[in-house]
Parts: sequence; C-alpha cells; structure tokens
Amino acid sequence: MKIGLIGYGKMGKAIERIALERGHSIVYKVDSKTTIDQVDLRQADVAIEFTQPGLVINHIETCLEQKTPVVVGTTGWQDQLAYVATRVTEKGGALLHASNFSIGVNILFNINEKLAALMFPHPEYKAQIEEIHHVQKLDAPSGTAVSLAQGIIQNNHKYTSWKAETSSWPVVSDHELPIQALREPNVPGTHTISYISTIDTLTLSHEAHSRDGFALGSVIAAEFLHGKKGIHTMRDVLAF
Ligand SMILES: NC(=O)C1=CN([C@@H]2O[C@H](COP(=O)(O)OP(=O)(O)OC[C@H]3O[C@@H](n4cnc5c(N)ncnc54)[C@H](OP(=O)(O)O)[C@@H]3O)[C@@H](O)[C@H]2O)C=CC1
Ligand SMILES: O=C(O)C1=N[C@H](C(=O)O)C[C@H](O)C1
Repeated sequence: MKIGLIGYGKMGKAIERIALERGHSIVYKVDSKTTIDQVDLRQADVAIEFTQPGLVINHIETCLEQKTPVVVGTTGWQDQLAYVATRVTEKGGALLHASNFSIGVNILFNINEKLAALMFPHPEYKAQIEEIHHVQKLDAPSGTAVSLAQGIIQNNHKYTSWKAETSSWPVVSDHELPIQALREPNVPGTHTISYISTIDTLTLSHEAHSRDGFALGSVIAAEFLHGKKGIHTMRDVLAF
C-alpha cells in the first residue's frame, strides 16, 4: 500500500519505519517545511496524520477535498468530532481516528468501561485519572485520558463530567472526575485509573515503553481503512 505521512515528527518517523517493515511504501512526508498545500495527497492510498491540534482540522478538510482516506492520530480536537463526522459524510470520505492506537490501551479502554459499570453501586470509591507524558506534548490532558474519562462517565452515572487538575488533587465535586496531567522528560505515555476508598485502592495502568505500539496500531488502522468509506475508530479495527 502507498502511505502518505502528514507529520514527520516523533510519530511520523516511527510510522515510516514500521510501515516499511510491513511492506508498504511512503510516497510523501508533510511537515512544517513541506506543507499540505504543496503535495498531491492522492498519490497515497491512505494518509496518516500526526501533527498538532491547531493543524489537524485543516489537514482533514484537505484530505476530504482530495478524496484521500486519512488515519488521524493527532489529539486535542475531540470537541470538533461531530463537525468532522458531518464533513466526512457530506464529502463521502474515509477517516479513522483514535486518541491512542496501541493495542494495549484499546484493551485498557474496554476494561475501563467494564470496571466503571462495576463500580457504580459502590460510591465509596472515588475515581481519578493520571497521565504522564514527555515535556514536548502540546495538549493536556492527553486524548487518551479524555477517552478514559468518557468511558467512565458513560458507564458510571455518578460522574457527569471530567475536570483537569493542575496542582495537588483532587479538588472536585462528587460528580466530577479529576484528571491530572504530568509532564516529565522522555515519557512516551503512561495512564492510570484509580478508584480510592478509605479501605483500599484499585488501579488500572498502561505504560508505553516506546512509540512503537502507537505507530504499529496506526499502520494496522491504515490497512483496515484502505478501500472503505465513512468514519471509523480502533474499535472497528479490533472488533471490540
Ligand atoms: N493517537 C495516538 O496513538 C498518538 C497520538 N499522538 C499525537 O500525535 C500528534 C503528533 O505527535 P508527535 O509526532 O509526537 O509530534 P511532533 O512534534 O514530534 O511532530 C509534529 C509534526 O507536525 C509537523 N508540523 C508542524 N507544523 C506543521 C505545518 N504547518 N504543516 C504540516 N506539518 C507541520 C512537524 O513538522 P517539523 O518536523 O518540520 O517540525 C512535525 O513533523 C500529537 O497531537 C500527539 O498528541 C502521539 C502519539 C500517539
Ligand atoms: O503526545 C503523545 O506523545 C501522545 N499522545 C496521545 C494522547 O494524547 O493520548 C497518545 C499517547 O499517550 C502519546
């Protein structure tokens, strides 16, 4: 398959290596010097977009205009998902998005939802989420942490919203789910969900050892999207 890279930073480079290992070719690389308007996106069967929150919507629009299926890994745009879904339908396009492409985190998403439902009858347990990432990360809290919070809110009606905590925590109402975002050098991504009571603490945690899991998942997602239309997620890829 011919893959186009929109974003050739930490993720774009990891995706290139894994795509080549899986027998694909890279037909273009978009970055801050070779921007999206300078490239014919249609050279690729599928484009893979990992750039920045402020760029991703324009990149999606350009892929839709040029009828190029796109896998979107950039985070920090969940509030515009409904708009993007409408645009994909209007343009008859193909888009697959995920806040986290690693298989391990997608299994964590599934367990997190089941645990949230199990915890609903036990309000003595207070839920909280912590995410740790490298210091270059532009968005906070991480897209993965927001997805985990949404999974809890949809399955445990004690919680109605999440709240980002910047200092010592949690300073929230009983219906708010606190998310603490920490930044430390060289951390690819660690997410922990804790349920804390006076008696005990139950934790679920995922620690990425490198970016390879995110990169592999995005290439598998591109293979899945090839030849399809509509809006998809990693749930469709993994058939959860
Ligand atoms: N869904 C998932 O599984 C994962 C998502 N992410 C998300 O992916 C995104 C990218 O992460 P990462 O690779 O670490 O970030 P980097 O900062 O390493 O890379 C960003 C890329 O965007 C490019 N860029 C900057 N300005 C422009 C522009 N005007 N036009 C086109 N490209 C531009 C940069 O170009 P240049 O190289 O020239 O500076 C660079 O190649 C983030 O939102 C992150 O949260 C990250 C990991 C996993
Ligand atoms: O910026 C990153 O690096 C990551 N971003 C994603 C997120 O915001 O959840 C996924 C992963 O944790 C790495």
